[in-house]
Amino acid sequence: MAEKREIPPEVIERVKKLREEIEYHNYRYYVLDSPVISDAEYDALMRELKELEAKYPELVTPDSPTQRVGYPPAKEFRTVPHAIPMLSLDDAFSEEEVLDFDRRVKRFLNLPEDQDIEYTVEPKMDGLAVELVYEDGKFTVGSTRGDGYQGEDVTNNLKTIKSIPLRLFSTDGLPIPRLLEARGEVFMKKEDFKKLNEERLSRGEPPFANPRNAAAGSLRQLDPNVTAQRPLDIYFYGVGRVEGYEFKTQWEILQTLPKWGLKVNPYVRLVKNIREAIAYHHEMEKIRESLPYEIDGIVIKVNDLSLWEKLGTKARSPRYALAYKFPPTQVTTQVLDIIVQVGRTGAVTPVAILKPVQVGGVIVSRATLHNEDEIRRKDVRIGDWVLVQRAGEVIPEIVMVIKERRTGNEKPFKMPEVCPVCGTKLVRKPGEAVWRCPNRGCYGQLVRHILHFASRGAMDIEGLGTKVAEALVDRGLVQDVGDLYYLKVEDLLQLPGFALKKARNLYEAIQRSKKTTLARFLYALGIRHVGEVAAQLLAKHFKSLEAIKKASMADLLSVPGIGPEAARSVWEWFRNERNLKTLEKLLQAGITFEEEAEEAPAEKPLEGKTFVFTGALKSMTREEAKRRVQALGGRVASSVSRNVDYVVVGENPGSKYDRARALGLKMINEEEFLKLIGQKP
Ligand SMILES: NC(=O)c1ccc[n+]([C@@H]2O[C@H](COP(=O)([O-])OP(=O)(O)OC[C@H]3O[C@@H](n4cnc5c(N)ncnc54)[C@H](O)[C@@H]3O)[C@@H](O)[C@H]2O)c1
Ligand SMILES: [Zn+2]
Repeated sequence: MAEKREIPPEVIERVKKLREEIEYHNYRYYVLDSPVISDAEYDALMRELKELEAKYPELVTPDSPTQRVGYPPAKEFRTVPHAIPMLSLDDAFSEEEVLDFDRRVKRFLNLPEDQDIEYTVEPKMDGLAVELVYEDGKFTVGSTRGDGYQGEDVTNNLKTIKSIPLRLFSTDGLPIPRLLEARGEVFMKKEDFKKLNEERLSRGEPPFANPRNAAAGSLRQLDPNVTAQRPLDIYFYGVGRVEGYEFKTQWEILQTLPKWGLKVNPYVRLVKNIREAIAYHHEMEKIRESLPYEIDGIVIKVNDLSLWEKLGTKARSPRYALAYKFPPTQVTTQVLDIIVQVGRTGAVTPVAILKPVQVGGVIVSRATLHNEDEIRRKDVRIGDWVLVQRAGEVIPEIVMVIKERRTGNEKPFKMPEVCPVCGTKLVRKPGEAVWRCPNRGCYGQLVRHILHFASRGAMDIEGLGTKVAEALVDRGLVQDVGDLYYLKVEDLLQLPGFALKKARNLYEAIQRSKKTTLARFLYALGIRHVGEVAAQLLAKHFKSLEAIKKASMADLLSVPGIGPEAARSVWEWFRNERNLKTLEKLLQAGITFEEEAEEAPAEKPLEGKTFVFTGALKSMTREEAKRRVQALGGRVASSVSRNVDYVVVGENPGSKYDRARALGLKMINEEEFLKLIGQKP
């Protein structure tokens, strides 16, 4: 016999702690219908406990949450025993785990590995399980799952659900069983859930976290009149005891229940093997968003009921079924700040800046708050813990504040008085929920300024076109050009059509642009009457930003080529508080100025020579290379012709390369080019 192993005290302590915590969350979830953590977080606690119990089986006790289902019935309800326990389901999150399940089933049944097993596949409705007893076709008692062995009597509440027949009927001459315990899931449609939460919020009541809690909270009412006002529905998916009728397969159950008037989800299907079950999961995941109700995965069940008996059940779940879940859509996180953003119609909307969290493979770092009233209704404060929902491509939303986690240091949000983009005083029309910036050009001005700032002659940020600029402003990611340098890859990932590669490229292009010249930078600022030429003149004359900033009107007027309009405009620009703030942001981000290459060489060694570039250079941008050539007296052509003297071939050259080859032009690589322009490679 193996020697008795010492269990480390910290493991015992952790297991105890986990059980207490899970118990508390079970109570919040199953009894109060008001969880304070997301399902994903709850599942993580459960997983940790399961792993510890698997490692130290001595620690497993029958009352561990891993061995039990749900929660005992609340005292307020009459209890109803379940002759056949209503269990939970084992869950899987990956294909590998699903294949393991299939292998386990076969091993248990002594079947060869390569034999196919037939399964039913069904949407996993996100609601609460109930059992309805029909005696001689008449609905007599209905109950919740409770702890699996005893549920709560909710007969009268169930009777208020219109799609539940009070009497079974017979289609196709089908006999009515003497006894039928029909099992199904009561649920609330997404739209109805939203509406119900709106109503609750406007009455100052706490909202429900999700349609499942809303359905449970609505059905588990002591007063059936309350339930009657809640839009609930039901899909049946199984049976308990049946007398006077015999089922051989799960598929037969799913086909027969509707004939008695018990609704079954139309998406249920019979598949030949586990691979088809996995394919069904992917299919359902694709249409998940478009369904009017929430599903959190699919349920895979062995079809042959005689195998169910052989496979049997464990303490908490049967061996013949598996829940193959979808990635979670809800997380809890903290509100770090609330900012406001200006949309293209001038509407100013608040946005919550969140502590970044992963939801189903995506990092979420902000959520819309719609308007000031919404913040007040949901009572979202800076520092709050919130439940965040992300559905498909839609911008994440705050479902509710978890007030239980408040410390007292949370700060209420105050709508700013002026537009964060242009500084104009905001207005709100009577009866309207939104504040607006009355400056009609506000949004467009900002987008245009970003485009100008990023343009070739200015900061030369590749990949920052109109669509991107608009998306950056729409999402409140950029409120002045200074914000560009603080964007992280994860921020860019939120833009439409941005995957990792594209986001990284833009991020790097922005970072690269920090190395610039004073003239380009001055031009990029978008000061009125300061075009490329004026910017060069100013840079050449003053040599530093500090000097231009300090320059008096007289100083500015003394610069050759600078007229009175430009001089005034520059002087005013550097005396505007908002501009100085943007400037500070830019300099803080690490913008540096190099000497102007154009000034250095006196002679023009490349005089009369024409260059063409194809492919990317490693040491500089195309635009930089062009300026170097021009500064040395050369010319850069955009297309290949016989007049070209040098074809500079970079990485991944394009069609110009082939054409140059065909014409027999002189080709040089980057190294040779650098030598030509007098720069060591
Ligand atoms: N956030 C929290 O604090 C908290 C607390 C407790 C539990 N939970 C969540 O509740 C879940 C565990 O609850 P559970 O034990 O009810 O397990 P489950 O919901 O994962 O799976 C079992 C249930 O699936 C339902 N179901 C839907 N469609 C079905 C179908 N076609 N066939 C069979 N059953 C179907 C049934 O109601 C069944 O009881 C976990 O996801 C957990 O995250 C969360
Ligand atoms: Zn504005």
